[in-house]
Amino acid sequence: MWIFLLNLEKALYKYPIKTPKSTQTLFQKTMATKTQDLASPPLQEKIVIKNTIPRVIELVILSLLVSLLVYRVITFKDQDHYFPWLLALLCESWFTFNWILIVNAKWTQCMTKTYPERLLDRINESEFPAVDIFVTTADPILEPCIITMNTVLSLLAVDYPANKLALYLSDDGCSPLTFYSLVETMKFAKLWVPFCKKYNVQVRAPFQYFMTKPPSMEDESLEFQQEWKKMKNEYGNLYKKIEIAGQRTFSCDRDSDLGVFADVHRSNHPTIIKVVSENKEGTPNDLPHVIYISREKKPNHHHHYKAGAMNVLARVSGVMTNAPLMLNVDCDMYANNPQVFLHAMCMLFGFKNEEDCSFIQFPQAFYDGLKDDPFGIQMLQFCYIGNGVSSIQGFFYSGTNCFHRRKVIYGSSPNDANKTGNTDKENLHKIFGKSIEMRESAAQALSGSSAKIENQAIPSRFIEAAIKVAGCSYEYGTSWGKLIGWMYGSTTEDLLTGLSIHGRGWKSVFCAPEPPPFLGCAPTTYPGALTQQKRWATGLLEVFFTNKNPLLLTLNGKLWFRQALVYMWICLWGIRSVPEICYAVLPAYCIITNSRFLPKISESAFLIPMGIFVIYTLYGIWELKRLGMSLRMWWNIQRMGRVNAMTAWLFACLSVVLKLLGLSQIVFEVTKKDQSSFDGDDNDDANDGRFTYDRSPMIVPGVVILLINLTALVSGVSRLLNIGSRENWTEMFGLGEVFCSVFVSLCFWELLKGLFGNGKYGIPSSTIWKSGGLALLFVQLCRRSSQWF
Ligand SMILES: O=c1ccn([C@@H]2O[C@H](COP(=O)(O)OP(=O)(O)O[C@H]3O[C@H](CO)[C@@H](O)[C@H](O)[C@H]3O)[C@@H](O)[C@H]2O)c(=O)[nH]1
Ligand SMILES: [Mn+2]
Repeated sequence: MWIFLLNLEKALYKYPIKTPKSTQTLFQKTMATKTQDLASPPLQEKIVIKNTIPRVIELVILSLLVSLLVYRVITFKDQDHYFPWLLALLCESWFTFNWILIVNAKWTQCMTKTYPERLLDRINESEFPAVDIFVTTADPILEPCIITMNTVLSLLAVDYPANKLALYLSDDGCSPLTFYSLVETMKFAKLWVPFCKKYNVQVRAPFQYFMTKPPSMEDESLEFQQEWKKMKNEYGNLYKKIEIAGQRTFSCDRDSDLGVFADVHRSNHPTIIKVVSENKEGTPNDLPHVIYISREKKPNHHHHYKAGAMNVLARVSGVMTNAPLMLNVDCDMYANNPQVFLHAMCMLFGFKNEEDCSFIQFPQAFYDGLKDDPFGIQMLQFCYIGNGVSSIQGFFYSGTNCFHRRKVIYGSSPNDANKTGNTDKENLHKIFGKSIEMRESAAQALSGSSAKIENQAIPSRFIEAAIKVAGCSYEYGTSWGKLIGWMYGSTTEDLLTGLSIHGRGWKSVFCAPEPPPFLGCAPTTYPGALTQQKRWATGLLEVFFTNKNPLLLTLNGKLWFRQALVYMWICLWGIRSVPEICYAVLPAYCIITNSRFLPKISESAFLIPMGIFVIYTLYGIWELKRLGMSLRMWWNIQRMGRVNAMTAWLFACLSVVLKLLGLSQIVFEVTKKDQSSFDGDDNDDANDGRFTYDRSPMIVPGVVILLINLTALVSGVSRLLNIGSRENWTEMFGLGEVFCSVFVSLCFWELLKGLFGNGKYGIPSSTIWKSGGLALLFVQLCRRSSQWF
């Protein structure tokens, strides 16, 4: 679920922390981490980034936060109104705790660089390990097939021997359209892949490649020009075929290839596995194996969403090809850098100790990310956290763009890396389930041998075994989802799975080469963004309540303490909604009730909160400037950070509470991916990034907070107009409180516009009425309560 757009390394070179004499002073090149013999240059190296200035600033902020807490405790008894003071103390304690977690996460900074050009000097192509590629899709409407097919095409065309690859497409939508599209796509792939390799095409997802004309058609050979036109034509045909097929209802004639899809319902159907393309001769220049899977579904079985799909993929690929590496990509994440596999190999071969590299995570970046991140979802500001955690135990697993070692997913720990695996048959059946093929392949994977692929297994021979392991009752009584495979129990299965790997003592690596290895879609509408934010915060908080709680894993497992703190920071996102909301209504409460939660400006203690605000703000701007981002972007990230925390994260928190109470279940809501048209002319819509609203209750708390603060400001101003010149107006109510209230209102400015917007740009009136009622209730309660506290 982690999203990183920018390659920090590039950005830092461009915007150095201090004007360094040479970049060499900025990056102290450390010895290549445990790389091979000293004679040959390393395949990967770890670059430590000097971090003194940020550390100093962060410590200053921390000491100010602590001083504020101390000041509050000391002056508690002198207050006229205890309630706001106490509430502020509680909220600020949480913020201080959160800040400590952040400082820990960012304390040391490093990144890893790979040198794929050195790879072939060192390792023969025939020694490259086989890779099973998993692509998941769940819904042909929310995830248009053409997007998935572009992902498939880009992956089939990567620079890697094709006889070492098998691509498995998991379709949780059980859609004949997806299957049909895949079959048609494979016909096109027979032309497209050789074309890409012949001309060393850089972007191998056709929809992106044909979006822009090749820069200098005149310079290219006639042959290329002709082939280019032909290819564009062929892709256009594929596009149309899929589009037309999507518009009509499929007649799944029982005798045809689509016969298996007759009468299936997406949540009630048997397993469908079809080998769409097979590289029978095992030639490196042919196409990889391509297999379509739709796992069995029954209404009363829990399917565990993406995690369940990934486990089926692991098993099916286990019995069919059993490659020692698995690459996992979401349906919208096309491979943007054809060398991505070679970068991964640099990591794999670049570490002497297997333990240092359990999985290789590449960044999630977007091709359609909206300018300046209006919804605050691209998380670019977390680059520094990413580089920080990379220098502890390693980056989080982000659910997509990640190479896993099969044996790590199968539950092995670094110390039994050299053992031949537990080959006790009974035991293996208990863990991996009752299939003999599965047991054998698991034993093989755990022992580190890749015999099957070297025998050039032909997947279609194993269809029966594969259908068995894809059944929905196969996992009963096994360790899938608990000890092995992708972990169940959270909608952010990625973080939970990565956590369980780190908890066994493995380290992981993050690699951000240029150009970005994968590009995908980010939600392009506000409701879409809210849904995603809610799902993430929900899943993260769920992790906290599983037996993989980071604190438990440091105590009982091998999770490093500092790594556990970083996991804590991310898991507790949802909880933060509560102190954030309290803190956002405090200024309004104080203005309405004529009380205070900040020191008076005449007191010197006023400098503490002011200092925190000013330093924190300037520091935030500086951090983003170093990444090459605009001021506008900083403001969007900053305010949407507040808005998302108080809306989507609050609902996340509530859903976890309801789940813990056993009152409701949590579902994985797939985010909608926008389909770009073939000619790519629907871009640059002037309304891109404008806020739209649906009936979702998630924005209610946002509107309530906005209305409360506006009411407070209005009542403050009217009171000011009513006082005579005799009284000192600054004594009427705190300026600090007014400032905070204005700030909160500015953060919610988009919602204010939404109150007056029309059509989809307006907040539905039912939401406004509800929020208005709640805000009124709050104001009344404030007035009453001021007499009690
Ligand atoms: O029942 C399901 C639900 C989802 N998916 C797939 O899961 C992927 C991610 O879904 P998406 O709606 O795109 O969610 P995002 O929020 O964009 O995904 C991020 O966050 C998820 C966890 O919340 C991770 O699983 C993803 O890898 C990560 O990219 C897609 O390929 C879906 O097809 C399934 O296969 N089966
Ligand atoms: Mn996605």
